[in-house]
Amino acid sequence: MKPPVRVAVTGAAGQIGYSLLFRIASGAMLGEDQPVILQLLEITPALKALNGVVMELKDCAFPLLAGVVTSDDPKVAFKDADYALLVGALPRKAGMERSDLLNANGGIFKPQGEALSEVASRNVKVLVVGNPANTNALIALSNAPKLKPSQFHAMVRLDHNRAISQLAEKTGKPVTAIQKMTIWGNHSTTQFPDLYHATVDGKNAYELVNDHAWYETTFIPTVAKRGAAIIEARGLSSAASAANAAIAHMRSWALGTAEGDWTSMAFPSDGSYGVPEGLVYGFPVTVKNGQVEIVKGLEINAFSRAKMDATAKELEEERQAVKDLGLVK
Ligand SMILES: NC(=O)c1ccc[n+]([C@@H]2O[C@H](COP(=O)([O-])OP(=O)(O)OC[C@H]3O[C@@H](n4cnc5c(N)ncnc54)[C@H](O)[C@@H]3O)[C@@H](O)[C@H]2O)c1
Ligand SMILES: O=C(O)C[C@H](O)C(=O)O
Repeated sequence: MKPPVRVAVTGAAGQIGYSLLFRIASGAMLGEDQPVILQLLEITPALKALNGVVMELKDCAFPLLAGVVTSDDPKVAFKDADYALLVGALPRKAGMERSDLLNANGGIFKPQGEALSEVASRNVKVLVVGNPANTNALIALSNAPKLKPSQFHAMVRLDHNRAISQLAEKTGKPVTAIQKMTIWGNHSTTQFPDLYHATVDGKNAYELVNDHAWYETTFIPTVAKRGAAIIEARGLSSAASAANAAIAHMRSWALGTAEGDWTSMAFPSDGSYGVPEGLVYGFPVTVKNGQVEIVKGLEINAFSRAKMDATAKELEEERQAVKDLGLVK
């Protein structure tokens, strides 16, 4: 058996937490040979509910669960953490955009960035799920001077999986036939799900579908507005699919992407594809031995360029808004 790694999860008594913790403890995230110690952060009033979740975790008798810590102090929950999933934040309600949560949620990510910088493992991998995820990741990394900005990711994997599922339905193929999907930009309605480089059974997806109107007016809005559609239907924001995407993102980051395929991850831009430096932006990536590399050399046509610029512009506006709030210098 490998020595256990420490996995911090914030908002652990929430909806996503309830779908997430049991899968992490089962080995779905880091592999079935990797014991984990869960370090769970909640606000003080939710600690009682969190205790109930911990009782259930224990009742599963997971062979890989080597310990559980609970706290309302980020410096305790993040101590020596190798992985941190920052989920704890308000979800939006019907009629809101995710960016409407910046005022309420932005303030959570400054002290959490500071605490990670002070006490987490120097190699910690941080995934921000709480919305608006990209700009919350920017806040966290901007307040973590002792860690590298590239250690902070935001989640666009749910959008990525939604895009794969929609394309599979359209083409009548199984999801396993689909590779090289990309979500560029923000986890918001301006995101750009890119079919120009995706493949279905090795064939170019855009050419196979051969229907630009469907791509522009059905596929892109369906993927980009799926979160709102789920809130409308369930009365609550997505939880099991969000937890599943967080597991998949961390698994890809820790264990690598499949040969010949790539995935989508959002992290601070290095200027690739003309994306302004520092914006936490979704890119196509491969991962090998923990090293995340942006897929280089993809041809960007005028349609894609306009979409990629629009989502970057929205992220620049969000960056300005959190600068104005004093959360980012
Ligand atoms: N990036 C994505 O694809 C994606 C997908 C789904 C949901 N989300 C977002 O994830 C977040 C959580 O969603 P949920 O449905 O689990 O919400 P929820 O309200 O069920 O749970 C959130 C939990 O976070 C806790 N919390 C609040 N402030 C905290 C803090 N400072 N420290 C620690 N814990 C704190 C709350 O007590 C609550 O238990 C929301 O912001 C939601 O919009 C993101
Ligand atoms: O849409 C939301 O507010 C929740 C989440 O970001 C989602 O995409 O399902």
